Amino acid sequence: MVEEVDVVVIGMGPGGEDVAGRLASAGLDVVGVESRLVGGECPYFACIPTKMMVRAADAIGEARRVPELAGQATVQPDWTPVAKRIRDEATTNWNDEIAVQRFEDTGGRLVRGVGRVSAPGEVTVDGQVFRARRGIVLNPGTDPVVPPIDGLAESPYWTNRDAVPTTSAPESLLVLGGGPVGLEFTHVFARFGTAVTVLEMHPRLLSVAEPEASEVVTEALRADGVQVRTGCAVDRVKYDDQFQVHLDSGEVLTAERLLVATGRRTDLRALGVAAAGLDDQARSIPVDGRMRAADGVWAIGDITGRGAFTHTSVYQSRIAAADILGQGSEVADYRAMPSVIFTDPEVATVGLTESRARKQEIPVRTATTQISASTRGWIHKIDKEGIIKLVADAERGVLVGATVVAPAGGEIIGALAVAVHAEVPVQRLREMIFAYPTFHRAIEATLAELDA
Ligand SMILES: Cc1cc2nc3c(=O)[nH]c(=O)nc-3n(C[C@H](O)[C@H](O)[C@H](O)COP(=O)(O)OP(=O)(O)OC[C@H]3O[C@@H](n4cnc5c(N)ncnc54)[C@H](O)[C@@H]3O)c2cc1C
Ligand SMILES: NC(=O)c1ccc[n+]([C@@H]2O[C@H](COP(=O)([O-])OP(=O)(O)OC[C@H]3O[C@@H](n4cnc5c(N)ncnc54)[C@H](O)[C@@H]3O)[C@@H](O)[C@H]2O)c1
Repeated sequence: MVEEVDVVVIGMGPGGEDVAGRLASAGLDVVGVESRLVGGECPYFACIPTKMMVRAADAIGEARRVPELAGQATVQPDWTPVAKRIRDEATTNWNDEIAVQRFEDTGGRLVRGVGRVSAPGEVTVDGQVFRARRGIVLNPGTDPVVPPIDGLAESPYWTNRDAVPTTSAPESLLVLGGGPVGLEFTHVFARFGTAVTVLEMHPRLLSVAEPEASEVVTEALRADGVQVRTGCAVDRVKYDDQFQVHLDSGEVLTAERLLVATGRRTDLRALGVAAAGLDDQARSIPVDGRMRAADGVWAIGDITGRGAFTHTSVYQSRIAAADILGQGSEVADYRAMPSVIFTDPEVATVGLTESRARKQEIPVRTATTQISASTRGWIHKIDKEGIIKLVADAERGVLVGATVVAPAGGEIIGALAVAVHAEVPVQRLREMIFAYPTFHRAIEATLAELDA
């Protein structure tokens, strides 16, 4: 039995749910296919529950600053309210009924199961075939990568999908991978008393960020008692009541839990993209500025390789929906892509790092200032370390990138995102009035250092 519809969306992550809802609201006959939970990784295993964890960890951090600033405070971390909040408020016990209702209220239809492109313009879900008159939208997201380390696959390792639902903080934790996932969990569990060791194969944590940012975060984690091991390779893993991780140096580390946070992948072969003329061996699906991947196929979200963030997925969804509806004039522009890693301090970035700008042969000028040297940093007194780094195109006299590592760095970056997005001339930025004494006022001092 073949059923004709207007659009089939495979994967109802943040972008898939959004695009399917937009198209159904516009009156199209839309089928959304989801094999797990409508809403995707973000609300159930990623952004939202992990930021609830971070909120709790940050509260512990702030309470521990009281003795130096405001008297006495005794902190006894307890995971119970965190687990309860994640179960009841974030995920409704990992139940997507509310999200399904939200989608169905737009007029869309949800089909549960694994979708596969079976022919051009055709999607099969458990033997049920849909022919899409207007097109197919691919939003399959990603799964955690588990590296081929001897013994790892057979062990009861955690990924983010196990760490989020945990009902207790482990006594000890080895975190494999010092990227955003690894470091956010490290920050959280360390504050709850877990003895955490991060194992990163690169010479530094957050290897894609500015080196100055890696330095501040590494020191902040160490101050929270975290063992940071960079440039290390794991040879094999053994589990026998506890994890034994054998490093290539011969050293053996043990812990109650092992979290694998070594990146993400998508099985494009299983998704059947070759049937739509796409390379199923690739790591991502290349799309044009309107999210078109092939004739009658759009792709959005992590799979496009343009920044694995919820805000990217939803941004792309808006553009794809407009294009499918024939109303699309907006072309995707990633120059001012922001990101925030919720450690303490937060690591916020927009646009290009210095090294990426140099690779693009931009005539680069940079300036970096210390948060601790600002008035607000001095007032803050404790845990005031951080930086603002600006990357400018000297020829055009505009910022092309910025990094803020600071308390509330994710909020401070907003001003710099506007500057990069709107290509505000550096000279014009220097003429701004920055409120005193704020953290964002350190932008003014950094601009003054910039020879552009
Ligand atoms: C621990 C963690 C923390 C994060 N924190 C943040 C954060 O703070 N801020 C931020 O912006 N980003 C964060 N991210 C990234 C963010 O979760 C993703 O970028 C976001 O979920 C967008 O992904 P997506 O739309 O591509 O799809 P996903 O959210 O991955 O959803 C894809 C959906 O498609 C379904 N699916 C896949 N294949 C099929 C198929 N063949 N048939 C049917 N259904 C299918 C999956 O079951 C899934 O539900 C975090 C990620 C992790 C892992
Ligand atoms: N706050 C946020 O916005 C947020 C938070 C978490 C994740 N994310 C998104 O999710 C994506 C995935 O994050 P991630 O941290 O899983 O992946 P990642 O690819 O960003 O980082 C993985 C890290 O693991 C290291 N690694 C890989 N194999 C290793 C091995 N065998 N031993 C030791 N180290 C190894 C890599 O060198 C890298 O530093 C990110 O790109 C990010 O966009 C965003």
